Amino acid sequence: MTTHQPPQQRRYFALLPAAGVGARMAANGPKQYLTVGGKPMLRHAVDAFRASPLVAHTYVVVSPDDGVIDSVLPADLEGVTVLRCGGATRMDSVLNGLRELAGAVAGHDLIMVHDAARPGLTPALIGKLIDGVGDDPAGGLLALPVVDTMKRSAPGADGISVSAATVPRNGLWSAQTPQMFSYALLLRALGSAPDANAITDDASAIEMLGYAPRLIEGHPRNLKVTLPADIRIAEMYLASNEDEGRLI
Ligand SMILES: Nc1ccn([C@@H]2O[C@H](COP(=O)(O)OP(=O)(O)OP(=O)(O)O)[C@@H](O)[C@H]2O)c(=O)n1
Ligand SMILES: C[C@](O)(CO)[C@H](O)COP(=O)(O)O
Repeated sequence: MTTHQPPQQRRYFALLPAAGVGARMAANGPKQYLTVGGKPMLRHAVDAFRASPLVAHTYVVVSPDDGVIDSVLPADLEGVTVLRCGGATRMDSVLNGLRELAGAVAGHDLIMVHDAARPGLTPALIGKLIDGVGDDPAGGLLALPVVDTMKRSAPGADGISVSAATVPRNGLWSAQTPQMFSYALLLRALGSAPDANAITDDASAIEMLGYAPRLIEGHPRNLKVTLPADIRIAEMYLASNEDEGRLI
């Protein structure tokens, strides 16, 4: 007699690595706490996940000695938990956060890892990723097809960089976040990654296991705020509510 197991109910969780120092921003503190669009940068992505009916809970990974987070995410903020387990690299922070979730999430639950430095995320983009990945065991990520011509640099005379080659851009995508994978697969991939410094995004660790995550078209508003000039761009998008379905 066959026993029909009910389909495993997948839940969706957000995990935001927010333990960086923002060296390239060169601000007087970690960039995730800079005021962007009227509130601390980190709060925009947290609020996008909290506004999504698809997301069960949001976890934010900060440095153990973070002295700001309590003023940005009050302890009674519904649907959010702060994990003080940030590490030396982004990958370490994500892996430490995943290990803290053992027992709180099931192996088949989906984890959306999202940079706290991407304030332009919206519930619509979260839903687009979830719909686009479906039940593909390889997971997926938001990304944008590259539109500029890509150059491979080489050191030139007097220390300037020169173009050594043009990298064919067809098939090249610029990875965004969230990057979404089952808890079990992501924990295994990051836990077996050879070198935390070689892993700049979660999907690369998944690819090392032989999986091909789906590329779901994101939006320019979902840029990573890395350099000072990025703040104005982010604020322009945060001030508008254009339809993310169209890349305008
Ligand atoms: N040890 C680290 C490094 C980065 N991050 C987080 O990973 C995301 C993407 O990293 P990035 O944009 O590089 O942020 P920083 O590392 O702070 O920036 P920089 O490289 O300029 O120092 C950010 O939300 C950052 O807070 C993290 O949680 N732990
Ligand atoms: C994860 C990421 O945002 C995908 O593009 C990117 O790799 C993060 O790089 P960073 O140097 O940690 O900002």
